[in-house]
Amino acid sequence: MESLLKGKNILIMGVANKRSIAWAIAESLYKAGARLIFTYQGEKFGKNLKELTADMGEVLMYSCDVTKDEEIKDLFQRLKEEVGTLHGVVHSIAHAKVEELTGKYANTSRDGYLMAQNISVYSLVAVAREAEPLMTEGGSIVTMTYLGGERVVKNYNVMGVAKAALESSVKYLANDLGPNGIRVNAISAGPIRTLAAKGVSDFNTILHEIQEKAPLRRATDASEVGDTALFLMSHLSRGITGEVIHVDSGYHILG
Ligand SMILES: CCCCCCc1ccc(Oc2ccc(Oc3cccc(O)n3)cc2)c(O)c1
Repeated sequence: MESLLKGKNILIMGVANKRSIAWAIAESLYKAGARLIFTYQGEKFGKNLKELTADMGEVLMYSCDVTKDEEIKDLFQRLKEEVGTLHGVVHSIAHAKVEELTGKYANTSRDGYLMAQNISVYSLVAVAREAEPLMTEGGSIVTMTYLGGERVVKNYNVMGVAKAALESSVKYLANDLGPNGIRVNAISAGPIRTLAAKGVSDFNTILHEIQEKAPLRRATDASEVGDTALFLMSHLSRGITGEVIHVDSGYHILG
C-alpha cells in the first residue's frame, strides 16, 4: 500500500483534531505515499493540524472559510502556484446549529436550514468548481455523508436534509466532471465519536444500536473510512463515480 498514491497531490479539507474522520483519511493516504495539503478553519484547528502533521515533513496548510467564495478562489489560486497539479480532494466539512439537531425537524429555522446547506452542501460545489482546472490529470473528489440523508434518523433533522442534497450534488458534479476524468463520490460512514458527533443528540443510543444490530456487530472505526477513501483516491476505483459507499458494518441494509 505504500505506493498506491505515490506522486499524487491530495487536498484534505476538514481536519479539526486527531479524532476527525479527515485525519484518519490523511493517515491512510499518507501511508500510501500521497503528498498531502490541508485546509483548516480557525486558529485552534490550525494549531492542532500543525501538531498532528509535525512528523509528516513538508506539509502545506491554508486557512479557508468555505462560506466565502473569495477564500475558496484564493485557496485554489495559491494551490495552482505552489502545488500545480491536484489529483484529489477530500471534503469533510459540515455544520448545523446544535439546537436544530434535536427535537422536531419542523422547528428548523430558515437561517439554520440555509447555514446547514451553505456549509455542508454548497461548499462542495464551490470547491469542485475551483479544483477542476487544477486536476489536469484527472482525479478523485470524496465527501462524507450519513444514513440520515437517505432515511429518517431521529435528531439528525436538518443535517439529514443537507446530506440528501449533498448526495444528489455528488451525482450532478460526477456528471459535470466525468468528461475530464474527475470522479466524485461519497463515503456514508457509520457513527464515529468525533468532535462533530458531540453536537448530535442521543449519539450514544445510535452507536449502541449499531453494535447490537449491524451485520458486523460493531461500530465503524475511522481507519475503515480512511482506507475506503484511499481506495476512492486510487486507480483501483477508476470505474466508480457518482456513488455512495457505505462503511457502516452493513447497518444500512436493515429495515
Ligand atoms: C442521530 C444521528 C446519530 C449518528 C450521527 C453520525 C454523525 C456524526 C457527525 C456528523 O457530522 C456533523 C457535523 C456537524 C454537525 O453540526 C454540529 C456539530 C457540533 C456542533 C455544532 O454546533 N454543529 C453535526 C454533525 C454527521 O454528519 C453524522
